[in-house]
Amino acid sequence: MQLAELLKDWPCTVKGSIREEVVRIEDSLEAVRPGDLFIARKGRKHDGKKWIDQAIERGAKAIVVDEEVFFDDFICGVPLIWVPNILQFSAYASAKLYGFPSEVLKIVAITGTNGKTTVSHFIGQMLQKLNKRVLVIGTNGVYLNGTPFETDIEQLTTLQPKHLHLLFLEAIKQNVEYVIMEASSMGLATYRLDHCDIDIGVFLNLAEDHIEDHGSFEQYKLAKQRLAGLSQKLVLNGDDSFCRSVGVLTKREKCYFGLKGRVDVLLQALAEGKTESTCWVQTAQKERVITVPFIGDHQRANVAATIAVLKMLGFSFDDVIELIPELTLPEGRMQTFHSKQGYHVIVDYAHTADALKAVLQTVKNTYTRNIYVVFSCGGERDVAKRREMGTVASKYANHIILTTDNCRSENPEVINRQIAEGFFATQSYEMILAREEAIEKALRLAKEGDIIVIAGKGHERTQTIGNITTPFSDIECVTSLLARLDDEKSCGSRS
Ligand SMILES: CC(=O)N[C@H]1[C@@H](OP(=O)(O)OP(=O)(O)OC[C@H]2O[C@@H](n3ccc(=O)[nH]c3=O)[C@H](O)[C@@H]2O)O[C@H](CO)[C@@H](O)[C@@H]1O[C@H](C)C(=O)N[C@@H](C)C(=O)N[C@H](CCC(=O)O)C(=O)O
Ligand SMILES: Nc1ncnc2c1ncn2[C@@H]1O[C@H](COP(=O)(O)OP(=O)(O)OP(=O)(O)O)[C@@H](O)[C@H]1O
Repeated sequence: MQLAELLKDWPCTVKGSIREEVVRIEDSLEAVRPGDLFIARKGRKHDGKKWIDQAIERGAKAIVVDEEVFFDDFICGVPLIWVPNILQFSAYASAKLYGFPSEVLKIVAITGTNGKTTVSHFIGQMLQKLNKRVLVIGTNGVYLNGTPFETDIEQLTTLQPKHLHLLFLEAIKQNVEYVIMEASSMGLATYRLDHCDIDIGVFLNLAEDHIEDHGSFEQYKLAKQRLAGLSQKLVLNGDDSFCRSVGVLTKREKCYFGLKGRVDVLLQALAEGKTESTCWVQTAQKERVITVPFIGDHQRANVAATIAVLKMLGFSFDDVIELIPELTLPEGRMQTFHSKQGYHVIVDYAHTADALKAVLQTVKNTYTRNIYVVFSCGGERDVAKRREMGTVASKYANHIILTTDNCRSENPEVINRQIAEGFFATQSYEMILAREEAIEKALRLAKEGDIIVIAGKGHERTQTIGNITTPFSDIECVTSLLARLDDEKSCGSRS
């Protein structure tokens, strides 16, 4: 596309010819190809302007910068463009350069502190069963009709616009009709979803998380709230005060879902013996109580959100409800393993206090024996949540093993001491920093009927200590330990 066309509706100042053609947008020097428009932006760690000369050597056809002062002084051999907000411009230019492909797709974007991946996968599974082609994008990667879709793009929960709109184009080529994607607060705050034609925005819940990334809880809320302005219709959690406030602030068409909203509906369900597995979904027209195949209020809320989205996409309640028993949780969410010795191990991605509470409360309500919890917290982020997660774990666990979870440059012992500050005085716990050893210790302690919850890593396949990332998977670790320990036990009982 000619620069003249690309820039015509956006405020900018240009030095050089606007007749140049550009084919791609790129802000990473290493990925620049001939014909690219290079976005030389200043980030938290690097200033892209230092790469301008190298980007031109690699074939960049024009350069965009974000500082007027720099623009005035700098001369380069290709057109130089100054824009006031370079991130907003990147989102706009990516959408426009690739022909606004989101307009052709039906797009659902999901935000919330917890449950985004789960709900995206539930919606994806439902659509697939309704014979639709669907792309799911989020923390667990990109899936085309339930199968991992290989891409070499930077793996973020919410993709950067330069990748997102190209992926939409690819999806259209693959006859995809629906795209279900996670809208992270960071993605919304950095305008990654601007100029995306979002049909339905979903608000699941709000808890304190990522505060350090955003500067304050207020900023975090404002970032999430942006999704309402970017979406044509909304699906909102009626049990969550933040989600309700989003509903009050907008005139857009909306549908509420929840668990607690209608006491009379739940009493009716109780009379039918269904309270452990019911949720309600309310639209302007009607309300339904539905049976859900998972334990835990949080999973019922996730199913209710899914139904509400499908309803808003135009599918009939009856068709959707029939499919609920076939839903499965994504990898690393309440993934349960059963030992031959009669204890159970749950691997769960809970890495916020709210998520840990949801899981442990569910476990406590479901099983009556001892609960062991193995976890830690990530380094270099959200220090405040460490103590809170400690208190939550201490409320439910009989014994806690503190370990290591992507401590990055921090000392995991210090992180664990901060977690332990939240424990009740009588809490029984120990610290085993090597994660595999911590898991093995929990498995060796457990007796018949006990539950071990291994929280924090879920589907992840790596562990980052210092600046070294090595392969590590809780799922693989538990699978091989169970095989070994069950084997040891059966050999022991034979001898
Ligand atoms: C806060 C945030 O969005 N950070 C992303 C952002 O970093 P940044 O703006 O600080 O950029 P930078 O690293 O200083 O680099 C500046 C410029 O130099 C370029 N560069 C940089 C280094 C280099 O060697 N070569 C190069 O060309 C970069 O491409 C960029 O254009 O741009 C980088 C380059 O694309 C991303 O890697 C980085 O995401 C990092 C990995 C990250 O951790 N992001 C997290 C916070 C994030 O977005 N998470 C959410 C989920 C969390 C949630 O629920 O909110 C997500 O959606 O994934
Ligand atoms: N609706 C919910 N409310 C509270 N906790 C939940 C909910 N759904 C899932 N969880 C908990 O949060 C964990 C993460 O779930 P999921 O990956 O679906 O959330 P997410 O919002 O995508 O997380 P992230 O932003 O970190 O990728 C789950 O393993 C579970 O412990």
